[in-house]
Amino acid sequence: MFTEETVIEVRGVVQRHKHFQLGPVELSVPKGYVTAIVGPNGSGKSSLFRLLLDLSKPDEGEMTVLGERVGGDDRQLKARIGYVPDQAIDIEDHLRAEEKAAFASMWYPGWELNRYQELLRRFEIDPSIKLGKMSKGMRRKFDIALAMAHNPELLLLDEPSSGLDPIAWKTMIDVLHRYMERGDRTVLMASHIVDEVKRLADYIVFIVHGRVLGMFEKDALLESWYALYIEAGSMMASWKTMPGYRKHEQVGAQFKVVTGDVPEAERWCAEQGLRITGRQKLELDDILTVLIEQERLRMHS
Ligand SMILES: Nc1ncnc2c1ncn2[C@@H]1O[C@H](COP(=O)(O)OP(=O)(O)OP(=O)(O)O)[C@@H](O)[C@H]1O
Repeated sequence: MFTEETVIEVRGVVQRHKHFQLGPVELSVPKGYVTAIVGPNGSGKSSLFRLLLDLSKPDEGEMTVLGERVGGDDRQLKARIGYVPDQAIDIEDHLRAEEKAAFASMWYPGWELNRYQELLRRFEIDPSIKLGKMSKGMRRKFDIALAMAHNPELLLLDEPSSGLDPIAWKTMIDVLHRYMERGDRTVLMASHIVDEVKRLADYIVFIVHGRVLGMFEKDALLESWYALYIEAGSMMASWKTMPGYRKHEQVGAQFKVVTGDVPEAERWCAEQGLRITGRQKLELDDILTVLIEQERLRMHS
């Protein structure tokens, strides 16, 4: 799909749990862009992050991150990555933020004190507070600041805005936009927030029930998914042959047909002599809902 350089390659990765299987996952994350992983609760987003960081092992498959194979000696690799996990690490609760930062500054060769202090200031974090005494949002802000202070080549953010108030959220968006300005930095993030994905992401990966349903260029995706309202008339069209067909239902005297390829679908309607009475653009969460429905049908068929 991409001609660009990639920073993450996932090939045939499977991880099996008792009640859940992730994969087989195929994924290429392009360098210099923000890629958002979007999927419902329990779809495998955090599991994928943990695999990429070698915090858990796959049962099958191979992964490379920043050109290095995941699973080898990865000390140097981890120094090039910033990671915000889905949940803060409890065993660090007794540390003051400044103690944790001092530890990180020794560990990361790229640590920049000025950058760290600027992030603390922007996120209004008091570093003298113990991590366990921070509110959820404060802790999240600190984790983001810490993940970015060594100017990593790759940021892995697992629902970074979870717990952030609207002001902190805007700061995070701005901080991430600035981080991307250099052009050679890459973000892979999981998010449930439509507005966040719309503002930050260049590419969107949908994951449902452990299956990656494809990677889409955000603008193209949001331009091409529509619900078309079509006069039922006397003829019954074979909706499934409509380009980009996803689902249809009868709504009064009309059919509502969802397509992921609106220009071709409209051409098809004209050829079939079908009259379109209305068109409605689908939002990201509507698209995800349709994909989840389809995945459920596929699993039960
Ligand atoms: N160590 C484990 N043992 C057993 N099951 C696990 C383990 N880790 C994850 N799972 C299961 O894998 C599935 C995916 O979980 P995961 O945390 O990756 O989802 P998620 O997409 O990040 O969800 P959310 O949006 O709720 O954060 C869940 O059903 C979870 O119970």
